[in-house]
Amino acid sequence: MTSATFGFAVQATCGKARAGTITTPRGDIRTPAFMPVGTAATVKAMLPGSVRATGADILLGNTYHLMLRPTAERIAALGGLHKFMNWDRPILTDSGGFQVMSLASLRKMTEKGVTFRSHIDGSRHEITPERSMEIQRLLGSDIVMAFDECTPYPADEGTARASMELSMRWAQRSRDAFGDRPGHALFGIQQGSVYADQRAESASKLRTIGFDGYAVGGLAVGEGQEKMFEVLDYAPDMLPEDKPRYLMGVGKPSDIVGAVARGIDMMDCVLPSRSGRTGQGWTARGQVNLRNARHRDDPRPLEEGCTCPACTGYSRAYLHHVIKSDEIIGSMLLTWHNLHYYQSLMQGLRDAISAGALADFTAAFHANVALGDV
Ligand SMILES: CNc1nc2c(CC[C@H]3O[C@@H](OC)[C@H](O)[C@@H]3OC)c3nc(N)[nH]c(=O)c3cc2[nH]1
Ligand SMILES: [Zn+2]
Repeated sequence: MTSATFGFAVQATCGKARAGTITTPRGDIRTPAFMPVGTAATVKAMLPGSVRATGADILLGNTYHLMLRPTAERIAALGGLHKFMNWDRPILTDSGGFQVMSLASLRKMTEKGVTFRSHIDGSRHEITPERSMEIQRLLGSDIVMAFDECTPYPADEGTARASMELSMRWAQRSRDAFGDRPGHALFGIQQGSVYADQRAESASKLRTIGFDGYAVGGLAVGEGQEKMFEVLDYAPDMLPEDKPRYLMGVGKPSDIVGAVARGIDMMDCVLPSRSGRTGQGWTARGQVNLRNARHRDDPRPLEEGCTCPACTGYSRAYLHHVIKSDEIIGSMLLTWHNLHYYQSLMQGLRDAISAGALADFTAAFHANVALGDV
């Protein structure tokens, strides 16, 4: 199904959790949604068709990486990011601020934006709200993130406030520079660290500016799950109920279950793909380290009942062997399984919300993890 415009409709709720659909000209996104990370125009070790086969409706790209290499102008000249990476469904791109602060060197931040040196070749670059909007337009992404500063954690109240207020001024400039692009969405990003009053001020400012969706930023930055849930107990409620709520950078399976229960509709995380490349399998019974010698004679699949290629075609013994041998197929199979597991978890959450049974689903989720892998 496609729609000429960008829209969001909630079909069911269970407590604060919502099951819905985001409609875009490039296809629908079932929510709650997990969005695989495709930073440099690829979900590492996966073909786009494989990413779709795991159940993903949307994937992510990054302004910072793509502006440095191969550049947004080159991707635009080649027909845009969808054509370039052979993915014709929705793409969300981050605005660059987070990666600049975590990857670039010699950064200088002013009211205008951030100048920095590329972590690839040391060349000098600048990102401003206006330049970030231009890059994301050149890429052709369907959901554009406002240019913000992800406030580091921990931050005292004064530091957090200054950072949040800068991000809100940049949010206005992002909105002004984005212009009117039917079928494309601009999401604002709430900041305010772990301070409820600042989170409320940020949400109020974003509402006044007006966005197609709202992200909870500034979390999954080292605060830990307990503190993150403490903020999620109130922060999503401050954002407009009729728009998608996106929690950036989250997370491990138990983070996702808890965030959905607190009203989050969209999440992204490198964990399933990155950890797959290091031999970590994620299953309903918790994490399995395929590098561990206990698997070397085990003929069983990684996860009984899983229908992914890794579990239907191979034994744990084989996965252990190819991971230990650093064979490329090890990354392929573990990434595929992990993304398949994450999408199965999302489908389970969507079904549970629709059935009004999220509490039971959550209890069963934790009980299975507690059983542990055998
Ligand atoms: C991990 N924790 C975390 N990530 C975060 C990201 C990057 C997600 C982006 O990072 C890429 O993965 C490396 C993903 O592609 C995603 O792109 C949307 C954030 N981005 C912005 N603009 N503002 C935030 O407050 C923010 C907070 C985060 N917390
Ligand atoms: Zn599997």
